[in-house]
Amino acid sequence: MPTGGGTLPEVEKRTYPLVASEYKLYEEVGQGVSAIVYRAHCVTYNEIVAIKSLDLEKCNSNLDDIRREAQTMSLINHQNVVKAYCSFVVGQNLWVVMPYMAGGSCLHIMKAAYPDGFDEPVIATVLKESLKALEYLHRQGHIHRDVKAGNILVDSNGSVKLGDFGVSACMFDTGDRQRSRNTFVGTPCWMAPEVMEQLNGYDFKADIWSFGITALELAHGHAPFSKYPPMKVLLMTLQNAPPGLDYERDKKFSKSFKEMIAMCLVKDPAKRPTAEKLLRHSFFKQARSLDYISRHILEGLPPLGERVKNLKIKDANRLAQKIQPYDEQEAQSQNEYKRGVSAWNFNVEDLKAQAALIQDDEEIVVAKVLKIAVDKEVEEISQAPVTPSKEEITEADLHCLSPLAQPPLCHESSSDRIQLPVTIHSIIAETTNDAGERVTRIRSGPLPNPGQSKSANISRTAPLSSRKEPKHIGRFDVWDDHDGESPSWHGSPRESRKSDETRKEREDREQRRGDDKDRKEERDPRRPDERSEKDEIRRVGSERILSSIRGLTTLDERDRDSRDKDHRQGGRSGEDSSRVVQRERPFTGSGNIISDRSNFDQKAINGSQTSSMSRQSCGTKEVSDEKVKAPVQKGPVLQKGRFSVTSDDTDFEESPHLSSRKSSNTQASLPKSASTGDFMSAERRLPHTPVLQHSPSSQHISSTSGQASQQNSHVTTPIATILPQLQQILHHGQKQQDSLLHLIQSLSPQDAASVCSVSSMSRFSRTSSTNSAIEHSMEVSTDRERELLHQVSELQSRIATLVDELQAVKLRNVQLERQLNAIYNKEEEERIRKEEAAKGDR
Ligand SMILES: Nc1ncnc2c1ncn2[C@@H]1O[C@H](COP(=O)(O)OP(=O)(O)OP(=O)(O)O)[C@@H](O)[C@H]1O
Repeated sequence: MPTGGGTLPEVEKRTYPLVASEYKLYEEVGQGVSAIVYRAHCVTYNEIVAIKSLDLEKCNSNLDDIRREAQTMSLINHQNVVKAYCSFVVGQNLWVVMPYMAGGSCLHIMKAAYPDGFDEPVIATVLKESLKALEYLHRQGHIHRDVKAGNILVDSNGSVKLGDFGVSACMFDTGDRQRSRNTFVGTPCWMAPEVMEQLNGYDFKADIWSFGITALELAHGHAPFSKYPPMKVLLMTLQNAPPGLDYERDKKFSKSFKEMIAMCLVKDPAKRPTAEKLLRHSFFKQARSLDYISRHILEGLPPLGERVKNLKIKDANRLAQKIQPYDEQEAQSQNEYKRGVSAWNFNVEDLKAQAALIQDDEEIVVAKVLKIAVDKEVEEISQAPVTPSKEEITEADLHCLSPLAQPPLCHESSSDRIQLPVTIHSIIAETTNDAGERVTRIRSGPLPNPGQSKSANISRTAPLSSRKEPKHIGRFDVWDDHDGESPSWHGSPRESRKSDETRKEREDREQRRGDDKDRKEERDPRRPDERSEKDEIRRVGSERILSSIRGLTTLDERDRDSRDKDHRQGGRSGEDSSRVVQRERPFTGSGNIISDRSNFDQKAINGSQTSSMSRQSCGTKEVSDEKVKAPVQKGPVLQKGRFSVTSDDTDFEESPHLSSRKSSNTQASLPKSASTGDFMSAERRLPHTPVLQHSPSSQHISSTSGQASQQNSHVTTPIATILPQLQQILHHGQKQQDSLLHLIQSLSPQDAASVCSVSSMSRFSRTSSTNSAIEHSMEVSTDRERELLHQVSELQSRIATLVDELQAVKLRNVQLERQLNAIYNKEEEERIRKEEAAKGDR
């Protein structure tokens, strides 16, 4: 029967066949991002081998690069490195033939039988063997770049080899791997900070960091931060102190183990030891024989293929569970990790895409991780006395409020407000600020290439106020606005110079709504835009700040003023219109605005009457037009990710009327745009949104939109077409309200109360006869709610107790297991000692 690996010297001399027909593929024994590993039979030599099949279509590298890497891999000759026997292309796959490591990876072994990690002697043995491999590779000038338990393979005889050297790492490179050390390769949890930063490239010390993380992984059964999605891992690695063995929790581990890990996990690569030096650390003195490994961790394990299959089934079950989207994301990340599919294609575009997909909650966590005192900032800003000179909120201030903006940058100088817009799309960078402190921040712009990295550094440490270039933020291009060229969107003094007519209209509208609170705000001495933004910030909290600040880069204030004037005059010259277009900046958001504007202006030229209201509705119309026509894109294309600037938003922010309406109308109805997380004025969508007929607040909306639509009709829609629609909406809403009230009255008081609280019945305008019934129901609802809340908190505390109990039992089990192992180890040592003594006697 063929055995895995064979005797090394013999095998090394062999030339393995380069045709698929000479191999018989058996079961899958591992899976990577773009590779599947199979157990296989090499017919020629009647030997069991492993074949790693790489899907070339999923890879970035060209075939030559891959071939070169495979060749390098085949030249490697060390007992602790898995070498490639040969490689060849089969269809769209590259097959790499390697020795079969029957024990599988340490990760697989842990997942199957040691979920809480290995004992120290096992760890010392495995790590020592792996470190020998690293020492060899580094001596040969190679950086492994993906050291982790999933890549430490164990053979049935207990031999340990570092696998996955070369090919898979190069798969995610675009270029020569040895030279381009600025690529983002590896697996986030194991990735050294300098690899994440991509500032000055990295060297073999990156492997030492990963080695330290692997040590923790083997000790705990998982790597630090392994339950978090990649983006969070990056931020945590850069921002947090390096992980290590906990003094309390990891009591069972020796001091020398803790020390060894601490030596590896130093953020400054220069301070990490070389592999050679590390090998001399006292921790490795406890390393045992290979036989010890096979007896201790492989005995009793099912065959590798079976284990892999079981893990897959477990994963499938886990994923089949219904989980909240955020949990799902975490669970998936966890599962991928557990399954051993732990490499991430970490090219920059992917990172950006991941960032774009990051959930709201995730942002909050990320913000917390970064220790950004957003709330404090919000409080400070909202409480600060507002004087035009200092507290005026600038665009840059709001960027600083972004959950991902870094306080050190925001506060670098109180007088010189930092105007470095940052969004989550940016890449993280840790750098040195002017004060010489290391700060982690989100870097805007593409990763520097090696030649650029220095200058990039310089520009980062240069006074921020001197920066004027547009920031390429992920797929965004945002301009720093230092010279006041673009409007200070929030509360420029000019902003308050609105036409009396406009103000009057707005106040009238507010009065009609009877919203005392908002009316008070309207008379607030603060500028309306500034106020509305601040209120918005207070209201939605820090996680909404980013979305609130979208579309900040807008038109020159003078343009706005002159446009207002032009609109009031009923049109503008074509020259003006073109001037606006010329002012367009490579910030697609504003580009959209401008194209909207120019369209709008064009309409105005065409003789449409303009009023402030018609301007709004026209803006709305343009928004939808823009969606169909596709805006004129002069700058780079803007990805409509989570923080994208849509014409909806920009228009919304641009219009002073809409801004004020935003503050006054938030309670009424601000449906959330599904795609962007924006709050959009329902009124603006009315003519295009029949869905409002089903909105509980339709009545309110229709009453306000009625006015709007009447004025809209001057520009776009004839009133005759809107009125029946509005009537229909009113009628429909009334019918819905009646039937709901009818239903509530037929329910028991308690149920009615819950229905009321759930369906926000208070939003409906009510007749006086139904008011009292509902008010009564609302009172009951409070009691019921209280009772339910009480029950919920009781349940929560019971769950917490159960979890604690479970933890205690688990801990006890682990302790027992340890005790058993200790006894076993002792016996083993005794036996070895006796054997050695017997040998000595002889
Ligand atoms: N020679 C081998 N013998 C047995 N199992 C192997 C062998 N090589 C790889 N495996 C298993 O297959 C898994 C995936 O292989 P490998 O790591 O090389 O793929 P990859 O696509 O590079 O994945 P990653 O980048 O996540 O490490 C490994 O974790 C290991 O469990």
